[in-house]
Amino acid sequence: MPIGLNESVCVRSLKYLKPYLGIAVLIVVLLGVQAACDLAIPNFTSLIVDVGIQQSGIEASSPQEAAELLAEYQAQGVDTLAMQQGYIIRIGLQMLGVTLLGIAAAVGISFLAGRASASVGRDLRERLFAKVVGFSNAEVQSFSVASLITRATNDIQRIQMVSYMLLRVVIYAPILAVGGIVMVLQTNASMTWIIGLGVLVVVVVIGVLMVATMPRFRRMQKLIDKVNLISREMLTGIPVIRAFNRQGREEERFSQASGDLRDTQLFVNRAMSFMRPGMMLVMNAMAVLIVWVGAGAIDVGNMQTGDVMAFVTYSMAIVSSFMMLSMLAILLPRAEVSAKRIDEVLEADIAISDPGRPRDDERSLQPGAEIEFRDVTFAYDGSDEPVLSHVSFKVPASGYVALVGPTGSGKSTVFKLLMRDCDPQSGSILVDGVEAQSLSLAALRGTFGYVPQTSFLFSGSIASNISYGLDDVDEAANRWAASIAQADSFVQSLPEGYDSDVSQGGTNLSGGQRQRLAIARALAVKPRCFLFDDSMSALDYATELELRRALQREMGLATRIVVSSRVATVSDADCIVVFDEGKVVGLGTHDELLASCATYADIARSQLAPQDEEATVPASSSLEGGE
Ligand SMILES: Nc1ncnc2c1ncn2[C@@H]1O[C@H](COP(=O)(O)OP(=O)(O)OP(=O)(O)O)[C@@H](O)[C@H]1O
Repeated sequence: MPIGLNESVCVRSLKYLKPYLGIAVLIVVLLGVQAACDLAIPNFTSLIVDVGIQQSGIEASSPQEAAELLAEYQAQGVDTLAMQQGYIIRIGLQMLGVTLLGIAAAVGISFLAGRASASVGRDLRERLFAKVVGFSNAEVQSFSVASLITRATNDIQRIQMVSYMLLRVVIYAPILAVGGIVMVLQTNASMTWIIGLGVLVVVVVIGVLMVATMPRFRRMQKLIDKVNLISREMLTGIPVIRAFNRQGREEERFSQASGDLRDTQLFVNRAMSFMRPGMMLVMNAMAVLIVWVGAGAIDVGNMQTGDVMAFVTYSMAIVSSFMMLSMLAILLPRAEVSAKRIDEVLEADIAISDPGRPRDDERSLQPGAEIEFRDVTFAYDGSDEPVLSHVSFKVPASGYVALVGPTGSGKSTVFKLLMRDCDPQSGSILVDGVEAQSLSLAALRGTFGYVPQTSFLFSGSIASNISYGLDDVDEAANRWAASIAQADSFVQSLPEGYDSDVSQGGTNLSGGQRQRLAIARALAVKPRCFLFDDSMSALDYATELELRRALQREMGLATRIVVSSRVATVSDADCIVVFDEGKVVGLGTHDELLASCATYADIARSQLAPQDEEATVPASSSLEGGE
């Protein structure tokens, strides 16, 4: 269902409502019933007053004729009081029946409209979420996480409300207005100018309010984004804020944003608070005017009391229908802002997507994946400077390659390119002999067991986190993965073992525990290639050594690409690729690089105490702590 960004919110909302056409048709039918009932009520009132009370329940073409008939009935000894009561009760019961029918229709409309609009909200949230999950980092950053959250909540809520209003008001108000006008013309055409005047005043009042508040509405959404952004940052950064004693400054920053939002909301709400009393004033003034003019007409015998009463009610119905439409006119531009914000996300181009015809079958599927970077150059969006320049290296199937280099030299970016979080500007990346961009995203990403630099866990249990990449929680697989990742013993020591709770982000676990679980999660999917991004930094040397041995023993055939800042961790790699400022400046084994690559030798020297240096730098085995 493609929706153009320049379409009006009404058209968009109707498109969103398309899957609920059946419900919408039913609502239209019920609205017709409700309007007919609402329009019939004043007629009953008029009959009760004019015929039931004034003409003693005698249906005649004029009060004079009724008076004559009454005199005749009385002369014949007919019980006219019982006749009058009978008439009033009959009309009263009809009125009650019509009222109950109207109420039933109104309840049905509320129920159905609520259901359809809530479904529209759910559909939009699902589409938005599905879209955002496919976003690369650059796309998320272009919107900002806070704004994406506001769009998925506040903005969708507003569209939901407009869909509800569209279903209820847009159809009901015109039916009520047209029906009201027809009925009024039947009653007395000479007072219709009062209705015209009332409608004019309503439209002017609402127009003025709209002009005054509309620019603020647009600003309000942006301010909500800002408040969300600051709240998110503050809540995630609480430990740092406290550590640097910056509570005061952060509170000030927050209250500034929050104050701006309050001022805007206050202005809008104050302006809007005039709406209801203003409308009541117009309606009541109209009623007084009708009664005043109507009294004159009754006096000269042009109208009956019940007619005036019906006229008042029909006039109210007509004016309220215009009021409803005008209120919608105020709401629509607000919703327009929200609809545009939602569509910006839904219509955003996704840079990384599946190829038209994936070449998954052409891969040479060995137990370990073969990876190759061929002359790859890459710069992040909005930056002219490439982060990686002409990078070439090859990791044979089941090979073990380490990426080493100073901080910011582009090592993690290699992983982002491999998993197609972004694509290079030039050069090619081959996985099992096939261009990564020619593989389906599922096949490509399914090749890897990725352990990020910062271990992120999901809320749930330890078991659900370890088996995150699997369709089902498998206890045996969990224990197997956890024991290789050196996590089994600490998990077993917890009172609830593998069922222990993990809070959002894994904040109730230590950094080292989180890291081990993240490694276990990657192991559980039994990947053909591991990508470790400095992911053993929180482990002590002995544990790390145990982990590497277990990994070799259990998953020896899987390819390993390891980013590490510790030379000791990678000195046994088949090949070490040394990065510096995005370029490959060295390629070889630990010993070869110590002799040939100044950058690598510098890093190695900086990590070893002087007394160790002589003894250990030349010999890779001693760097591993005796492996
Ligand atoms: N999403 C991003 N947008 C823009 N620039 C980025 C982004 N991510 C990383 N960079 C930049 O790319 C460069 C390389 O970053 P990368 O994370 O690949 O380095 P690294 O070698 O892994 O560093 P470290 O060892 O500190 O993790 C850095 O200068 C960084 O500022």
